[in-house]
Amino acid sequence: MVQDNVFKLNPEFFERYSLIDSSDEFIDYMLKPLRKSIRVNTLKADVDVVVNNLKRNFRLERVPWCREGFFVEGEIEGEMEITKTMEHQLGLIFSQEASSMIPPVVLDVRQGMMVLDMAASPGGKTTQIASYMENTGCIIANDVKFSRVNILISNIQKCGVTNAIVTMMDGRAFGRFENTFDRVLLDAPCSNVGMIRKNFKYLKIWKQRDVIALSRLQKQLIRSAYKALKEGGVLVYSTCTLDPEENEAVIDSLLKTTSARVEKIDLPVKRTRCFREFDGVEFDDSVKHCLRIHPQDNDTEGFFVAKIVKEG
Ligand SMILES: C[S@@+](CC[C@H](N)C(=O)[O-])C[C@H]1O[C@@H](n2cnc3c(N)ncnc32)[C@H](O)[C@@H]1O
Repeated sequence: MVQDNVFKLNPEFFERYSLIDSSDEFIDYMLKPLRKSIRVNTLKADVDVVVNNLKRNFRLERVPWCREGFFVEGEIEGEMEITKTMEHQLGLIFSQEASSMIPPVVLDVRQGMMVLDMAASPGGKTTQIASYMENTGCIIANDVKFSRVNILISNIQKCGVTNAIVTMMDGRAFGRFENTFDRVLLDAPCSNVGMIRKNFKYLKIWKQRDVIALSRLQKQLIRSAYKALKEGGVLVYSTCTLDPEENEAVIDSLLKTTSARVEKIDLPVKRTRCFREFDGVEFDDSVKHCLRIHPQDNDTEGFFVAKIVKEG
């Protein structure tokens, strides 16, 4: 009954996604509220100290793929909420979805590196990267939208990040800074299907024609991201959506036009097989190394991550 009503919210969406995952589990998890999670900001605090304090009021379970990430249970609405704690107000913890902690882990940054975060707002991943770099080197944290840049600056300040420069450009413009960055993160604008568990508005507004427009933009952004990367550098592409047009097809477009190589992502995370072909289009065999996460795999948002190395 509940499912019937939800189907009516957007029949076009369910028709398309029956081609992507037709399991009952997929629909069940898609409609289930999302588990809350936080990341301890190691620029400001020690993981064990913060966790021990929070454990007085919440149940915390470690996120298997991120040392500083924890699922949070035991909130009491209006009384005891994680985002209302002193730790959250002071930037000792950051509210971040567990699967979205994966791209900065995969980016594998080192101290002193030059890093480009091409679509950075609200800054969950920028602040995570800064913590891994221990505020050394430099992160160019970019976003195209003025209103989003303000949120990005405020989160960077709150988290005590001092190695980031915020820019407001169309990410496609970075292509002219050829061979400049040791690492590039493209956490691309997408159709946000993974976020349906957070808010049904993402289900209501989903349109197939947006997927096609986004896929075109994502292919242009990834080409610029790859150009801006140094030889031997790592580019991580991620989305919180599951349409192959916005994921495998974007990686395939880069592989067909450059000497990029896709690397396997070795993390303790359950995954769904990547698409090797979709809608009659066959993808490069190495897209199988990307990470495709459906909501039922780890009880998280849906997510897609690719690790790309620029060959000399
Ligand atoms: C998925 S969100 C990024 C989330 C962010 N990386 C984080 O972890 O907090 C995608 C972002 O891309 C930005 N965006 C959209 N089109 C863009 C473009 N052409 N160039 C750069 N950023 C763009 C949006 O404003 C949005 O903030």
